This record gives sequence, structure tokens and C-alpha cells, in this order.
Amino acid sequence: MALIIDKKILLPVNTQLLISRTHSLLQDYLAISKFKVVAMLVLTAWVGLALAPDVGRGMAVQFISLLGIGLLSAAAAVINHVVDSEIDSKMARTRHRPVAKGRLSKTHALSFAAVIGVAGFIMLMVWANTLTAILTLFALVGYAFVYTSFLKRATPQNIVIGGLAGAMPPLLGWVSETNQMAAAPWLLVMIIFTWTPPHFWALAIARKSDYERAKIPMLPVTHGIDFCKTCVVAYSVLLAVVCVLPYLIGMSGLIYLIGACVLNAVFIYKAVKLKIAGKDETAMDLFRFSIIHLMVLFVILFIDKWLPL
Ligand code: HEM
Ligand SMILES: CC(C)=CCC/C(C)=C/CC/C(C)=C/COP(=O)(O)OP(=O)(O)O
Repeated sequence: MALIIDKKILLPVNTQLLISRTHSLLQDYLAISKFKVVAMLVLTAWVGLALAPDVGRGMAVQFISLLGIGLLSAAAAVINHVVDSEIDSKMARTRHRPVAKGRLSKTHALSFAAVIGVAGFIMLMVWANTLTAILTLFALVGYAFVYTSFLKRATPQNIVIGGLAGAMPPLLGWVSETNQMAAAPWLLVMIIFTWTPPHFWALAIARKSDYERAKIPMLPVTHGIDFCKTCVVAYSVLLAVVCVLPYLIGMSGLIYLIGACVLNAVFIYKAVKLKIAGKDETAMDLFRFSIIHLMVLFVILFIDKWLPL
């Protein structure tokens, strides 16, 4: 029975223990699902869906389609935690992860991935269409198996090739509406595809010793930090060019163009600053900004659709 002292509810010790265990278990499951990354993937899928031609599907069905894409992305992230548990336990950034630490067994994690993955796939089959379900499954296999089990350990171009899986959500959102491929959503895929290398290499520069210890051939480890910084600058410039394409083909208007130019100017400035000044903190600053950049860019794409100039 609960006691009330000084307006505070005092629960029995057993109940308090149960609540705190449930809380940390929930946190562990959210962590292995890469909850924040998945939230961003769903945002980009939502914008792809919103920019697609209106086919009169209801909001509930659209919500379930996005949920399906989110659940399959989370399943991919959980499989990544299982496959990478040994690597994760060698790196300072990742060694406290639930599977690497042994707080969650691989069997539990894989069962969780299976449940949410199957649920997501069924949602897409029933409430979106088969094309979206199959494409999302390809993205899951691309990230969880091709990138994680093979590319990551094989080549410094790992994240360039593997980045395609994480770049797919705008196309998935669009196809969930139209049941058809189109050129326009591929431009949004290209934006994320070009954004991924500077996003990740900025972090890899700051965490080079981690990757060295885990013997993962990330670009700063195989080709040195200076070359990697040059690649970051080159990709930032390429990203700025790719970001103009939605305006040039008439998919987006002036609001988008201005927003994209400002965001990319800051991106290039921070990349050049990293190349010249080059402290770990400058690299982490670019990594954190890359996340804000992509989030704001996609929000602006959405605003531009409803407020065309
Ligand atoms: C192969 C492609 C990618 C690689 C290698 C990569 C790598 C990483 C890494 C290593 C982190 C740090 C995680 C941590 O601190 O534990 C991270 C964070 C993040 N990434 Fe990526 N990323 C990729 C693609 C993407 C994509 C496509 C998105 C979204 C569209 C994304 C969104 C984020 C976000 C939002 C965070 C911050 C997460 C947090 O604060 O917990 N990433 N990424
Ligand atoms: C269905 C679908 C759209 C799937 C895509 C799923 C997904 C979660 C993509 C994000 C890519 C990502 C966070 C890579 C980092 O992996 P890492 O192993 O290099 O980083 P880590 O060391 O932090 O685990």
C-alpha cells in the first residue's frame, strides 16, 4: 500500500524496484532501436510522403505507413547492435550499449527485432503497398547485413555505399502514397546519400582511436585524418549542389532554396574550419550541426510545399 508523506507518494520498496527496473529495460530497448536516428529517418519519410501527389489516402493510413517504416528501421538498428556487439565493446563511445555490456542477451534483442520487424512489414503490406514493404525490407537488409556484417569491416567506402540504406526513407514515404517510383523522391534520397559521408566522417575523425582499437577500416584510420577532412569538404560542396536540384526541377520553391543555401553555407564553413583548424571539438561541432542541417532542411522542404512563394 502507498503512503502519502509531505504530499509525496511513498511506494513500497518492491514496487519502486519494479518501476526502476522497467524504466531501465525500456531505456535499453529504446537504445538498441537507435530511437533518435529512427525518429529522423521517419521525419524524412514523412516529408517524402507529404511531397508525393495527393492520392486521397487518410491520415490514419499515412500514420501507419510511417510507423511501419519506423519499425523496420528500428529492427535494422537492433540487428546492428547484435552483429556489432563485439566491436561495440571495444570502443569507448559504444561499450556501455545494452547488448555489448550483456544487459540484454542477443536472443532477447533478436526476438525483439523479429517482433517489430514482422509487425512493420505487415503494416506496410496491409496499409501501404507491396512495393513499399519490399523496398523497406531491402533497406533493412542493406543496413543490418550488407553494411554491418560486411562493408563496415571490409572497406573505407563502407559508409558511402551503406549510406544508401539510410537514405531510402523519403522514397519509401513517397511510394507508400503512390505505389510508383518517380524521379523526384530520388533527389531527396541523393541529398541524404551525399550528406551521410560528412555526417559520419566528422565523428570518425574525433573517434579515430576507437575505430583503430576495434580494427574497423574507417577512412581516417586507413587514409589519415587530413585526407578524410579533404573528403569532408568535397562532400559538403557536393551536398550544396545536390540540395539545389529540388528547386531547379521545380519540385520546391524559393523558401526551400534560401533555407538550403543558408544551411549549406554554414555546413561548408564548418567543414573548411575543420580542415584548417582541425581540433576534435571542431569535428564534433560539424557532426552535431550535420544533424540539425538535415532536420531543418527537411522541415523547410515541408513548409515550402504548403507556403509556396
Ligand atoms: C551509413 C550511414 C550512417 C552512419 C555510418 C552513421 C553514423 C552515426 C553515428 C556513429 C552516430 C553516433 C551515434 C552515437 O552517438 O552513439 C550517428 C548519430 C546520428 N545519426 Fe547517423 N549515420 C548514418 C546515417 C544516418 C542517417 C541516414 C540519418 C537520418 C536521416 C542519421 C541520423 C543520425 C542522428 C539523428 C544521430 C544522433 C543520434 C543521437 O544523438 O543519439 N544518420 N550516426
Ligand atoms: C529500413 C531502413 C530505412 C533501415 C535503415 C536503418 C538505420 C537505422 C540507418 C541508420 C544508419 C546508421 C545509424 C548507421 C550507423 O551504424 P554504425 O554501426 O556505423 O554506428 P554505431 O557504431 O553507432 O553502431
